[in-house]
Amino acid sequence: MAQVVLENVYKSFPPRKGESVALPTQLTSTSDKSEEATTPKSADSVNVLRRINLTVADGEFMVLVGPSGCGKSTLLRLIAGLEVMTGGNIWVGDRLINNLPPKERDIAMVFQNYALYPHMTVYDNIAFGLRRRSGGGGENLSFAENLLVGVTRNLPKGLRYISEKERAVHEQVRYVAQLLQIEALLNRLPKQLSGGQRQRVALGRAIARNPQVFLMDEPLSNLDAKLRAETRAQIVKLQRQLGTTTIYVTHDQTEAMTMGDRIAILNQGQLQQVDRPLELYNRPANLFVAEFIGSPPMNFIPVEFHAPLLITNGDFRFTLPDFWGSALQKYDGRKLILGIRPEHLTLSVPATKNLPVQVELAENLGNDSFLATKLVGTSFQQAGTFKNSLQVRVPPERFISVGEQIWLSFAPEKIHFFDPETELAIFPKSSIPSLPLTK
Ligand SMILES: Nc1ncnc2c1ncn2[C@@H]1O[C@H](COP(=O)(O)OP(=O)(O)OP(=O)(O)O)[C@@H](O)[C@H]1O
Repeated sequence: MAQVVLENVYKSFPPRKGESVALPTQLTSTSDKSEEATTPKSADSVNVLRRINLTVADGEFMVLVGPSGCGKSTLLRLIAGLEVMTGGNIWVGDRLINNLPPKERDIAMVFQNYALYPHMTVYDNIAFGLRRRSGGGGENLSFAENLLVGVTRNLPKGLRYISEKERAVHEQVRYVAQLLQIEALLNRLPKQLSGGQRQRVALGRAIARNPQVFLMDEPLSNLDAKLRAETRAQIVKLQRQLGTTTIYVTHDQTEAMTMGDRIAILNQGQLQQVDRPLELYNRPANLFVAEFIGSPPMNFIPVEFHAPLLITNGDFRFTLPDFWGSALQKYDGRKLILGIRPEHLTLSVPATKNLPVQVELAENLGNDSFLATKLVGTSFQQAGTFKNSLQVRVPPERFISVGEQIWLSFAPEKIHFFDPETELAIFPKSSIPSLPLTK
């Protein structure tokens, strides 16, 4: 167990054949112009990861999340030593591991596709890394010796002869099998297992080695929804039990929100925000994080601020309380992006302080109901990314039909503001008392 420290880690790939070079240009909260200027680039390479600085505490469960292609797997592969860094340092505890080969890093990786040896039983898959580490066993045994170990393992007690090393391996495999409840599967081959069982074996193989760090690359994405939820809970429980520092990659935000002590959000090779799940939800640092965390995503509305009023080019006029007024002082007379989560919009009455919308789609899931609505009386032409629509979560018992016009209200302590140019969040100077406490 150890903390993992990434220091200015970056990675460039030469462009693939026929691929044009598109360097990400967007600046975010965690990068500044001076960093940008010092990020090594070359005209014929693509910077896939840019100046990643991240500390994962000893025993922490860190979830690394971001859209497809943002560099999550590359980052894990750099830590595992499966890919060579272009620059930067990686520390595990007090060891600088930059130049260590993967097997000397004391890191175990679990992959999405399980990566089990198809010709080995579950037992041998789990034992493989242990035998390799204890030296002289596993892959160094001849076929006949391996057969002997296999045969002796199945003999009744008393007739069995196994070496001390093999006995230690055996105990560890049994311990892990018990932990993961796969004892009954030990003699099966991977092809005789379900997806969920295979993933548990893959986890078992990682756990058996008792490494300092687990790296998990979307380990649940091949499982169906129910199994995913079960295995998710199991991984969290195991990680707590073992206390092993873990970096877990996913693009599934339910996994991110429920599994991690903290979440690191990556976009276009840059870290956007690293924080506890509820902190990310309550205080997203920029537009990207605000849209990425939360489902359905946060709604964005271009507005103008004329202290203390928020207005749109419709009739909407909303008086902001003082805690917002002081935070938004420098935006007086300027444009802002207002952010409101679907669950923070409530059905209300016609009034200029409420948003008029027309219902375009109503989805009642029984326990939850969502409306896709279109703003009435406004034509937002401020930026192409705004869809002029609002997603709303409403009580499922309330029947609302498509085409109906309704009014939506919101509480000022539940809204967010973003600078339209930098896309960074603007936070009130004093804390907002009614925000939920973070975990
Ligand atoms: N060997 C390579 N050569 C060139 N480009 C690569 C190579 N490996 C990855 N990339 C590029 O690096 C970027 C990041 O890839 P990576 O697999 O790390 O993303 P990811 O966030 O894990 O995506 P996903 O969620 O889809 O798995 C992608 O644009 C990818 O095309």
